[in-house]
Amino acid sequence: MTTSEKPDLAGERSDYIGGRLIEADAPDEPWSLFDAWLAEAFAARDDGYLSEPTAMSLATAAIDADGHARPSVRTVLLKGSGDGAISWFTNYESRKGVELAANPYAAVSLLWAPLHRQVRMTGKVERVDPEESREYFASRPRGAQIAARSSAQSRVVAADALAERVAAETERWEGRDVAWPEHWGGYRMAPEAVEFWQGRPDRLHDRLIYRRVGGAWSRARLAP
Ligand SMILES: Cc1cc2nc3c(=O)[nH]c(=O)nc-3n(C[C@H](O)[C@H](O)[C@H](O)COP(=O)(O)O)c2cc1C
Ligand SMILES: Cc1ncc(COP(=O)(O)O)c(CN)c1O
Repeated sequence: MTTSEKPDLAGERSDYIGGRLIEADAPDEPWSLFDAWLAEAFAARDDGYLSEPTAMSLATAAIDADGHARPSVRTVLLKGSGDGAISWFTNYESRKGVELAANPYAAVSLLWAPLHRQVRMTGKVERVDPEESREYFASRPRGAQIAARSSAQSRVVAADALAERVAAETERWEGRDVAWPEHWGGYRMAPEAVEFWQGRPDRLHDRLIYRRVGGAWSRARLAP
């Protein structure tokens, strides 16, 4: 179709023909399966048919004055996984930062569309150690460091004002390391539930959910 035609939204669908995800092959805990799926997503990226393997949707929910939880969702990059938790980095004063300060429970979803796979996690979020944030910040490209210092993420901004901030910060740090700003750092979530979804023909997908109770994981199959 050409870009001037309206896409047929209702008629758009793909058939999923991935492998099975069955209990006999699945581990007792979610992390080895998550690592295996991540490795396959990176391999697909290397082979050129999947992009942004670490992109994940992050949902937070603020309770408004009327008592209703109002979810908000955005994409962030998964930056760490290990010791029973995942992590990402952002501006603590952003909308998501403000919402997490008020309500630390969040949900994430990773979609690896070419592999017909999705992983969802829910749980409590906390800030990582400032030292870890400082270290990760130091590893980022200089342009991204300057941007993090210059941008009051999620606030209304004039394009000119942002460009001026970037120019000022660029000049300020010329010839030396860009200092880590304390309002920018990591969050970690030790999920209490992790769901793996493998697309199957006729929408009869495989879904396995792991739930953590204390230190132990239970596993169950969910209807597609
Ligand atoms: C692929 C992709 C990756 C992104 N990664 C991040 C990230 O790691 N950290 C971040 O703060 N924003 C990231 N963003 C921008 C966020 O989606 C969002 O615009 C920003 O964090 C402000 O969100 P908030 O106003 O809800 O706090 C990314 C956007 C995209 C499309
Ligand atoms: C605003 C923002 N912050 C952080 C990130 C994460 O990027 P990096 O890999 O440079 O830490 C992104 C990635 N798109 C972003 O858009």
